[in-house]
Amino acid sequence: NSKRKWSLQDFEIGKPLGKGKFGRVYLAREVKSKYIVALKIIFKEQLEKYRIHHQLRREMEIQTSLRHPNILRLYGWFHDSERIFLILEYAYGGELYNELRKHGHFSEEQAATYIASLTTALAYCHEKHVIHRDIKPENLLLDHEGRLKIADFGWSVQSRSKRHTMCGTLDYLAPEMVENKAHDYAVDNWTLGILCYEFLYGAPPFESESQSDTFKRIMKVDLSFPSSPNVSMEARNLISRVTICIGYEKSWSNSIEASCEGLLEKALSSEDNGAPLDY
Ligand SMILES: Cc1cc(Nc2nc(/C=C/c3ccccc3)nc3cc(N4CCN(C)CC4)ccc23)n[nH]1
Repeated sequence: NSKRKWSLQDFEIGKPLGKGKFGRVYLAREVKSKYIVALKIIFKEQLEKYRIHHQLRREMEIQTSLRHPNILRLYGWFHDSERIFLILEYAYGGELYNELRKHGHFSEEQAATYIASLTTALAYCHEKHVIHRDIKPENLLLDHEGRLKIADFGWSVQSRSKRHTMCGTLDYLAPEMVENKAHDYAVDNWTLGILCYEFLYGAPPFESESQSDTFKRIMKVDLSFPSSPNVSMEARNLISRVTICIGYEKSWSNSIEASCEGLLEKALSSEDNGAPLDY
């Protein structure tokens, strides 16, 4: 039950699962129930140093209140003199990011399954007025059935990717985020398009040598589709509709919107010929 007072004595700590920016995540077992969890250990002096205890508290309150099959549970937390311990659901399948690197890219069916899970999880978050803002492959885990779990608290673990921008890659930020504008739910929807692209092609659409090039490509919504791997027209339409429309809608003139409508007309008409969108 999430109301009881936990302490370190309640857990046997296992192997480290990963190292975050503010602490480590360990496999752990609750002694009485033998229930397997992941224990995220954060050092209080790190909180002071980076001045993020308010962010941590907000994220923990949000995470505790969320109950969704595709969002990793935060069962509770406790602290001692120098550390804060988060008792998290253990996802047995590991990081989705490693799956993507292992296979290069996902099949359309696999990508569609993951995007559908992300979509219902984000819709659930938006109903609860939670905007996630930080969805990226590094923050996605898989359970024992391969089901996707959003694992981040908006609480950045040191991004383990080889990507040039080690701390918080720009790749997934929508134009308004990149321009540091106030953003709303559309930011998460934009990210869905970016992830859909990355699941199908193996890399995000605006990845560039330098951060400034990524920035420029995001602002231009400079989206292009390589000829291989061969991705269906419906999938490319979906990505275009989700990114180009949101990208331009927020920060460009209505002339762009008109062409976006044209794109939408075309994409919707392609649906009319009975080619069902598989997402
Ligand atoms: C919070 C949490 C993690 C978690 N499960 C796992 N986390 C991480 C890596 C975690 C991590 C943490 C901080 C920074 C970077 C990575 N790696 C994992 C690797 C796993 N395996 C088992 C499956 N193998 C195919 C690959 C290695 C299983 C679960 C993992 N459940 N709940």
